[in-house]
Amino acid sequence: MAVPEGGRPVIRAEKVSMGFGQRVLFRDVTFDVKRGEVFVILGGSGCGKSTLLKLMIGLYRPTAGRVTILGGDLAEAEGEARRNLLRRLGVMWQSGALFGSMTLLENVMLPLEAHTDLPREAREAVARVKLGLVGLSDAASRLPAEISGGMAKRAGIARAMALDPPVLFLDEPSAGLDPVTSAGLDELIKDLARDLGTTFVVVTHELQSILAIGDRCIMLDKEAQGMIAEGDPRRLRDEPPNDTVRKFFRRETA
Ligand SMILES: Nc1ncnc2c1ncn2[C@@H]1O[C@H](COP(=O)(O)OP(=O)(O)OP(=O)(O)O)[C@@H](O)[C@H]1O
Repeated sequence: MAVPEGGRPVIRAEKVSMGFGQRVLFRDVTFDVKRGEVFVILGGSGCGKSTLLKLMIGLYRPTAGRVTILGGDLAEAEGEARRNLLRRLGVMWQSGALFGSMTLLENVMLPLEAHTDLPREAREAVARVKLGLVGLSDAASRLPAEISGGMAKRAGIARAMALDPPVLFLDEPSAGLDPVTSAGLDELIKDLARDLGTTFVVVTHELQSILAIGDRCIMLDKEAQGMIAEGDPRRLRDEPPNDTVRKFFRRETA
């Protein structure tokens, strides 16, 4: 997938701070997401992982600092420039957020209807390719109520990929899945990252997933109100830089 920004990071967060009202969630968070990697945001409940994701896709503005994504700044971009940037970001929310009255195929066709002028047959063909990529070719005509939780996540990923975004954000992809289904989803994410060159930003606190898919991660911490670790998750597990990181990895593996 061609990303015109060349060797520049896909996402750059520079001294980003965020809070709501008087409450500070995190301060001075700085990191780069490189092209083609699976980047994981981890940390305990309420530390601000989802908020950081929302900052990256322009749903919130940071209280200080700056986030650039694909060379643009969503806190400043307006009109057509903002729309063009948003079009290049795929997001799968925790719930999967499929429309219950539509088949999986129709769900995946939705972004193509909203953002392209492709005729119906072409939209359908593209949507079928996306469903094929996530292993759901045989389920195209099913309704969300007729499929398992793991299939719903896959369909959510297919829909998020409809417009071939160079960056895909996944919010807690393993939430609500049994370990076997979750491991299957991890495999899919790794395959897509490798085969399509898509950059993934994944919010999760599932240790097995973090270790299975993460090329690099950052860890946020509620008490520290900021980022307390960055790097290869296997390295952080084996050589934790502080007690909080050690406890996070031990607690979950025990
Ligand atoms: N729009 C908002 N207005 C006010 N407070 C908010 C808003 N969004 C999130 N918060 C608060 O900020 C804190 C961090 O929320 P966030 O969802 O980012 O955490 P998280 O690390 O993703 O947590 P979890 O793992 O439990 O989903 C929470 O206490 C939440 O209640």
